Amino acid sequence: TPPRILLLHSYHPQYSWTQGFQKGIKDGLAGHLPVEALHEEFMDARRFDGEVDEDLLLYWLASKYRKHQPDLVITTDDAAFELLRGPGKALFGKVPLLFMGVNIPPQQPLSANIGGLVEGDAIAANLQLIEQMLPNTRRIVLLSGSCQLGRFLAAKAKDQAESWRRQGHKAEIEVWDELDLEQLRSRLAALPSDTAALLLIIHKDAKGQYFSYEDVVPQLSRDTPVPLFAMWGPLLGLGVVGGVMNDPYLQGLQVAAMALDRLAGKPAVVESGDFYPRFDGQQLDRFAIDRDRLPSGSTLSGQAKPSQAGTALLMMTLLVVGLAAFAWQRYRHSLQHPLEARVAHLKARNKALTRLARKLDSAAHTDPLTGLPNRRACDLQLNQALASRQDKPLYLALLDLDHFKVINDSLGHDKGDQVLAAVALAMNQALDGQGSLFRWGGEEFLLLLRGLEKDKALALCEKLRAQIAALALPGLPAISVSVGLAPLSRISGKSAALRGADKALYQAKSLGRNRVQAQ
Ligand SMILES: Nc1nc2c(ncn2[C@@H]2O[C@H](COP(=O)(O)OP(=O)(O)OP(=O)(O)O)[C@@H](O)[C@H]2O)c(=O)[nH]1
Repeated sequence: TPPRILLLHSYHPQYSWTQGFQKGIKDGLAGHLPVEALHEEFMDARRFDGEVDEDLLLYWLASKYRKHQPDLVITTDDAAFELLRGPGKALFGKVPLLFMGVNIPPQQPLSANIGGLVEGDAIAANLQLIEQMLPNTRRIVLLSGSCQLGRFLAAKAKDQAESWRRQGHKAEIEVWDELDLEQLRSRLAALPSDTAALLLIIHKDAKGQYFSYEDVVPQLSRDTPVPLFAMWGPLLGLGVVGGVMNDPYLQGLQVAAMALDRLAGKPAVVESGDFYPRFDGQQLDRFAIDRDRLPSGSTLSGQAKPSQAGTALLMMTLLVVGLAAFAWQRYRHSLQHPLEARVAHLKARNKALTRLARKLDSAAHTDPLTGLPNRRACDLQLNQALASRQDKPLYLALLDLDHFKVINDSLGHDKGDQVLAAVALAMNQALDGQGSLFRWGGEEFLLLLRGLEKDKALALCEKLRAQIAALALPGLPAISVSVGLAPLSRISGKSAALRGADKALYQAKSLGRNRVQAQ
């Protein structure tokens, strides 16, 4: 059965931020795991901040997952991670845990089964950006709400403001974190135009009203004469000018790649999410912000709307221009907005494909029944051994199970398969790394020995033979192997060595089997 992943979201499924995570994770896992391998649960912690009894929440999770433990748990945003790291620690025990969307950095040390992506924030980077883009700005207002993360970011912003002041920057910094929505709206609307605003997080105001960015940010932007900057990618297109922003979709892709690594047994790692400069062209035009001032590597979405006009002719022109602008916008959008998403997507895909290629390569060179390298791998290694400049002796041995057909015929093919797998394991163990064993085909194995003189090579073959003869497989008859050993000469090559080993094997069979013969 494929591994199962539980995705525990802090927020709710209608939230575009959460949707970005979901899509990134699902796209990143696509092709690696069936869609049903993913279980999703939503805590809705932002709307019901502090109102939901954690014990009941854990009880509900336990009732579903205690018996059906997932193979990996991913938490999105802070609340879910805190729940599973704290009061819900015992719920998933040693199941690997990956966090993402965590702004409040987890306290060290993390236990060995925890890894993830620290999202962090870009307050300092955005203050610098505003200063660079709008050098005449006298005041920067940082807007924060009163949810847990809002309070955390407001405290951080106040620290930043303090060091900003000490560094002697021209613009003053103010943090507005105790306003209700109506106050926020009217105070933003009354700001003088030499001001800029940076949205930290506002989901809950001082009156405890919950609201979504989709509803509120367009209104705030429309009513204020100052440019709004932000650092959360999904706010782009809602009326913010832009900013040094992150992207939940890209984070989802990154975490999906981490999840596949964890499921493949790689150790947990902690990475940081990226923030990129991204802007809305329409908002840049609205505030007449010079595009030359954008930092290098900025991406742009949205374009200016054509202006109004009264005459029918102008309306027609506008319509045409509007349609052209729309097409152009779609075209630019398709080129620019998703560009960084595409790049990261391709990077994640590339990583996944490399992993897949490695798996396919390994599958192409492995015999599925015994787990030994197969004939293809054997050919490669024989060629490599012959090509190596070292002057060490090379030997190859063919090992063929005796009367194997009898086992198949009397006990069935399945038992025959079990014997083959058990014999391969026993021989490989007896070999203890002193040679390379391959499944050559059917009930025949090939052993490549490098750097052993003939007497040592013979002794090793004898050891394998004795090991097989002594093998007591429950419910299966005694088994033996005949071995033909021959030198692998760099002059006469592979085919001559194989002919020699085959001849010696034939002799071993005709002398009564269960013996080693050398050429
Ligand atoms: N179960 C099983 N049988 C296999 C597999 N590959 C080959 N065989 C069987 O191995 C048997 C080989 O039989 P023979 O070549 O007659 O040799 P033998 O019975 O081992 O006799 P000697 O080599 O003369 O000792 C055949 O019955 C094949 O069907 C496999 O992957 N699984």
